[in-house]
Amino acid sequence: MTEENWGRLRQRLLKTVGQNNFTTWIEPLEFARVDDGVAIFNVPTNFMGNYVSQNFADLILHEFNLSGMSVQRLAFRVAANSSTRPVQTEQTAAADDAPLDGLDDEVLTDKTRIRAVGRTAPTKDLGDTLQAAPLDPRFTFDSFVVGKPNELAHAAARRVADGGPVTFNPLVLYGGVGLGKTHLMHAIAWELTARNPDLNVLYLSAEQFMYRFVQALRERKMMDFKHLFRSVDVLMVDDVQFIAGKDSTQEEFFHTFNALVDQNKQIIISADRAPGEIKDLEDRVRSRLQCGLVVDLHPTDYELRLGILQSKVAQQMMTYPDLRITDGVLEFLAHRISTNVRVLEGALTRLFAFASLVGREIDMELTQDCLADVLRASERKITVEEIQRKVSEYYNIRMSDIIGPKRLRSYARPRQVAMYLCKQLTSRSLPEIGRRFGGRDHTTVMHGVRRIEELKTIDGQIAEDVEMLRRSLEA
Ligand SMILES: Nc1ncnc2c1ncn2[C@@H]1O[C@H](COP(=O)(O)OP(=O)(O)OP(=O)(O)O)[C@@H](O)[C@H]1O
Repeated sequence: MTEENWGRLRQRLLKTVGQNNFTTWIEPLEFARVDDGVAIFNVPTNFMGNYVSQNFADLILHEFNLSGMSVQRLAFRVAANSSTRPVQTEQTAAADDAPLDGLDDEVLTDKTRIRAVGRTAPTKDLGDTLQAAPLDPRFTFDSFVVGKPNELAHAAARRVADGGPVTFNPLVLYGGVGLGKTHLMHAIAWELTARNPDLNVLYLSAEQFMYRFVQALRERKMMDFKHLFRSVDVLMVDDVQFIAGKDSTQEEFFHTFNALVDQNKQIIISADRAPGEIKDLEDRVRSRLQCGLVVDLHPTDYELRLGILQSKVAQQMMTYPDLRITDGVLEFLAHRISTNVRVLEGALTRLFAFASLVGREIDMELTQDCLADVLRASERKITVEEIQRKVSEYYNIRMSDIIGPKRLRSYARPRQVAMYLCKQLTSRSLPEIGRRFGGRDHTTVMHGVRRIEELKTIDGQIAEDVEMLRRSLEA
């Protein structure tokens, strides 16, 4: 059994257990080896090992046996340094491994698995050869939290969802993994069909587009394919970067695109980067994508993460009405967990499941215990030097003045701000920080940190300075 086999086996488990369970329980398992009929896994916590063993062991054993491995038992051991990998890594890996464009069987057998996962709403049938991907009922405008990083994308999505005359075509939403592109596309589709149930809205991923195209070619149903794609009122293609380098698919996409634009039908596209930056995308496709409205979803900031957490907690409370969450936990998570909302959600789901199983309230201790691996994986990498540099730029003084001995207020205050930020944003101890500030004593650092804490409550300017600096360091 190799890592690779385990990778495949995991993909099958993903299909069986669903995205949420997969992200929370299967994803963090690290396959070690099979020893005398026992499959051994590293797990981040004992709790996780127990939970998986009680709830998913039969399924995992079944999959092992299906793949021809003789495994009778699973064993879990807590690994000191295990870390979680977001599910997207797996999906991307599967996509990257796929053959490029072509009509071979592998495309037909392997490709469909990926995106259909976790979409539970009924499929809207558009005919024998073409089915829209199901829409996720959770991905609506109501459940989408708006903040600075996504407000433009949200506004553009809302405008399209109003269903008025087509003003920008296509709408291209782009941004990094897990920032809400699919969520917004589904929200548009829900809204449009709620306003007009007769509207033919087709949402599918770019790989499904390719799959359908290849299938139509193979079954000699290209006329049907063209007819069906050209008869939709709104076409949404998710993760368009997938077709880069796949020549015949790009060509067909290009023709479909033109035909729909000619008929003034709305097209909405998502991509993981700006069209201009997608490698191996044909120029003509690229320029078509650029001629509408291109908006990006920026990485989440602290406020948005906090807002999303609050909204997800409210949803979790419906499942676990008796659970209590103590003050400060959400703020802590919003600070510590990465910009990827999927990771944030997975962490919260696990936290609630854990707290409910052990019958405890969600406090800081439980959070750190249950999410040790996630917190480790997303540990911030801001360095003392970076902080010193940013602070000196901000106050327009030299870095040597921040570190050096000068006691003038115009140097001392920025120095204290820098010390405060080092304490907040790095895991350095006070003595370590002191050393990096020209060998100062830890009591000096402590005094500086306290002084800024005090000033933040009485001096609006200092509070604003600190906030601006924190944001730019975290960006
Ligand atoms: N602003 C938001 N408010 C509420 N939930 C959000 C928000 N942004 C993202 N999410 C949630 O985060 C998860 C990931 O979002 P989504 O699948 O839309 O990401 P994506 O940008 O399409 O990522 P990928 O590139 O991996 O496909 C979803 O469960 C989604 O509901």
